[in-house]
Amino acid sequence: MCFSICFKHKYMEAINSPLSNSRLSTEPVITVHQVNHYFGKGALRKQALFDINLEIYSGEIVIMTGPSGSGKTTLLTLLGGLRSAQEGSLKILGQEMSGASKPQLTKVRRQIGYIFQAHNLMSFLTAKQNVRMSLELHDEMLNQDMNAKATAILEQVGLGNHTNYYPENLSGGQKQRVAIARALVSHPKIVLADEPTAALDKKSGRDVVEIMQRLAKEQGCTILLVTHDNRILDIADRLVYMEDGRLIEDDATKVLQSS
Ligand SMILES: Nc1ncnc2c1ncn2[C@@H]1O[C@H](COP(=O)(O)OP(=O)(O)OP(=O)(O)O)[C@@H](O)[C@H]1O
Repeated sequence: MCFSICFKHKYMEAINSPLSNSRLSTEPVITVHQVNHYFGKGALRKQALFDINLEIYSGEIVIMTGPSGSGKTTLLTLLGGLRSAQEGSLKILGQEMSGASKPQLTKVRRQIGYIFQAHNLMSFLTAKQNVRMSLELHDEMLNQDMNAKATAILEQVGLGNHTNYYPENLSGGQKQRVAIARALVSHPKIVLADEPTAALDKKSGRDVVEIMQRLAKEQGCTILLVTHDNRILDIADRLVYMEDGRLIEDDATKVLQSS
């Protein structure tokens, strides 16, 4: 009940936000058409996603919300190429993911930044080394000054004085900011974030999503963020809601298109 009321309240804030007018291009960067997904085999086979259709455009910040077990993470991992599509069509940055070869999947994954609830930083690397590691995956970066790039983005997330700190000496919010810097340093076209504020207190959670929002808008990158945290819904350009494996697209799309 509370979830529903709070959601509606935040939803209205989101569609009335000035950010709702942010750039929307006509070409979707993500197109999902009639996607179904199943877990398990034989008698244990269970359908987790039903007839999912979704289009996300360049530069949009889309927040996906919904009850636990509704299929949000399953859909997010499919969109990130972290799971193979079983039924339906899933196009990411023009590449059909269903039936794609390993090199094609790798190419798409390199254009996506991932941020998870657990920051997944390497404990034996400093903040700067963690960020740099993500650049090292990109051949075109190898002849560039990766240390300078890593330092610059850490400054942008407010960690200029912590570049040589190891994760164990950073707070939860600081670690998540390093994870954001790591996800965005290579200027990905898409960032997928799964519960990025779940382990953070109210202020740190807010700081983290505002940093994501600012960097994404500066870089023109698309964000799809899954959350239960209704305190951050107002950063979205559009909200979508999952229930029982089905995606309910809100009318915010129509509001945005007519604005
Ligand atoms: N690896 C798996 N094997 C079997 N069933 C799974 C697996 N992963 C997810 N499921 C099931 O698929 C459904 C959707 O799960 P999913 O994790 O995508 O939901 P969610 O909306 O992200 O939940 P939460 O908000 O709790 O993270 C649930 O019924 C879940 O039990």
